[in-house]
Amino acid sequence: MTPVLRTQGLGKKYKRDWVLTGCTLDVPAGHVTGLVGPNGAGKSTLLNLAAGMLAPTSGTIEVCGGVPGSGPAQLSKVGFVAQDTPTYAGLTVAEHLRLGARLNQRWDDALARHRIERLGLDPDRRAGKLSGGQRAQLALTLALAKRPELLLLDEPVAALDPLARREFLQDLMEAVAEHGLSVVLSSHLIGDLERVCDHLIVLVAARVRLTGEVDELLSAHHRLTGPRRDETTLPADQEVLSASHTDRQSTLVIRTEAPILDPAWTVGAIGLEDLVLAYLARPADAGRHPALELLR
Ligand SMILES: Nc1ncnc2c1ncn2[C@@H]1O[C@H](COP(=O)(O)OP(=O)(O)OP(=O)(O)O)[C@@H](O)[C@H]1O
Repeated sequence: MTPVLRTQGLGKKYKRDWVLTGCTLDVPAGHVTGLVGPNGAGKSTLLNLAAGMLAPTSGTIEVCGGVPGSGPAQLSKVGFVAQDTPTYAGLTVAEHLRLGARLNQRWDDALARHRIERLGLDPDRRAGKLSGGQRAQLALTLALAKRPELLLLDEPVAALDPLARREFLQDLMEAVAEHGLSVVLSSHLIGDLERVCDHLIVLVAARVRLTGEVDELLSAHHRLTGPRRDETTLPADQEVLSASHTDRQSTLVIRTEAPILDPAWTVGAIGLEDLVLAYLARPADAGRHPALELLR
């Protein structure tokens, strides 16, 4: 299946700083892809490039088979909710819906009205007078009702309360199941991503550190616990991502496609949060083995 988003050697530079570099990835259609990384890693930059709000400095990016932002047909395929969930402060909620209907050919008015009603947003209230979370909900409603092929969401749930967050993620999953929507969603809330994402991109310091299907990534990573041991003695096909040691015991997170044959290790599965943290904690230029860390 043709990817909904494809980048090759994509880079973005501000003055002398590369804030995204060598980014090569495919995002599959019809799935929810989580985009994670520390502050300043380049997540918003990647999403803005995909939305056509920024132009690349190097490399290529293709979204829904076209160049981002290249014309009305392309714009209608992509929905984007930027990090600050922009709305028009002087327009009412109802006016936003009318604007959405005018500007978008595939506008789903029933969905928009139903959502606004369910959220209890007053149609006559100006967006500038909504709370941060309510404004985010309005922006997300506009993006969903546009019925794009690809929805790009930059930390969409950050301002929502826990119940609203759960309901929004549910709405998102329904749109994926019913309309084949593709979503790329950046978030620092790994628990949320765990519930909705089946693909993952980890960006660290302007580079893609890890990308793939969540289940495959999880099954290639393991937690090893056993008698204290220097991790540099592990087989070459076991990449050590993190290591901690007490006087007697070592705990490692490793990546390997091969079976782990050493009987000294107790092998455990890791969850998405531990997987992501292992990559975030490890500098991109760390050698195959991180420095020995002693925990007492
Ligand atoms: N207009 C700009 N001019 C110069 N540097 C910029 C500009 N916009 C972003 N940057 C820099 O680009 C880098 C990546 O920023 P970006 O917003 O993409 O990170 P992020 O991963 O989305 O971070 P966060 O999790 O904090 O939202 C940062 O170092 C930031 O300072």
